[in-house]
Amino acid sequence: MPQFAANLSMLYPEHAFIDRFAAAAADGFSAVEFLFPYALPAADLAAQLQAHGLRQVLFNAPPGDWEAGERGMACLPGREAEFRDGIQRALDYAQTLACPRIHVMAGIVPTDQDRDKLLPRYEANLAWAAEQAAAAGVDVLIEPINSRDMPGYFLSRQDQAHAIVQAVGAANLKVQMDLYHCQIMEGDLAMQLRRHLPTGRVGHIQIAGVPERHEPDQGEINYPYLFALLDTLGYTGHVGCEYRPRRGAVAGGTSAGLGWLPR
Ligand SMILES: O=C(O)[C@H](O)C(=O)CO
Ligand SMILES: [Mg+2]
Repeated sequence: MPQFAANLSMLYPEHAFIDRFAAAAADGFSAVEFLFPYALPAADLAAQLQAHGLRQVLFNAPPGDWEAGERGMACLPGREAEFRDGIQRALDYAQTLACPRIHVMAGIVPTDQDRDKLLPRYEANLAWAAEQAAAAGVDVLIEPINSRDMPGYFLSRQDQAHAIVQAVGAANLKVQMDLYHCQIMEGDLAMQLRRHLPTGRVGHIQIAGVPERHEPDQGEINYPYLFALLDTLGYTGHVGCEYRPRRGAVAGGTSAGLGWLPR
């Protein structure tokens, strides 16, 4: 059975972020992931990990101005300096948190730009990031995100991501395969896993129910079948639980929704 990581940016909304580590550990998680840790000192987060016996398995590099609608900078013209500063900041956090991988978001394709013309810049930025990360023993992940939730995002399909990983050719550049996004954009999840896992290019997997992005047992995907397939395919990484608990911020709502979690 795969190892599961609680995504603290989405789970446990009933708690302040810094208190979610304890809540996840109390529910039996041994690993966590989240989006952006930068509002808090890395040392404070590391102390939470240590206090609750948790491993950090993923977080995101700075995405640009999230509140202004930016969703990454790696494909954006003229943002190279900020992109590089962000990668360095992420690698500093990764060192303090002993986190082996970071998700580098691509960005929303500007309306006056042609996506294909941005590809060389995107790949060059990924190559630079992967080189910096390799020196720190960290993997860089790119994630196809569905175009319903994130219109205009640079990367939306698994084959796009795998072609970019192959083109860049860095051993530590991998794909973050979010089955929620993959189901929305492409479906055929079992065959997608059978096709892509044996390549060794999948660096992390995430799950959520489709279409509401609630618990994995709330929606159209047969996750028990896919968990068994992950074992059959020899996946030894973590599965990130990146969903919004159906009970929302109700006290105990996240824990009450964990009936799907294999124990
Ligand atoms: O939303 C997701 O699925 C991604 O994992 C992310 O990191 C930012 O949106
Ligand atoms: Mg995801």
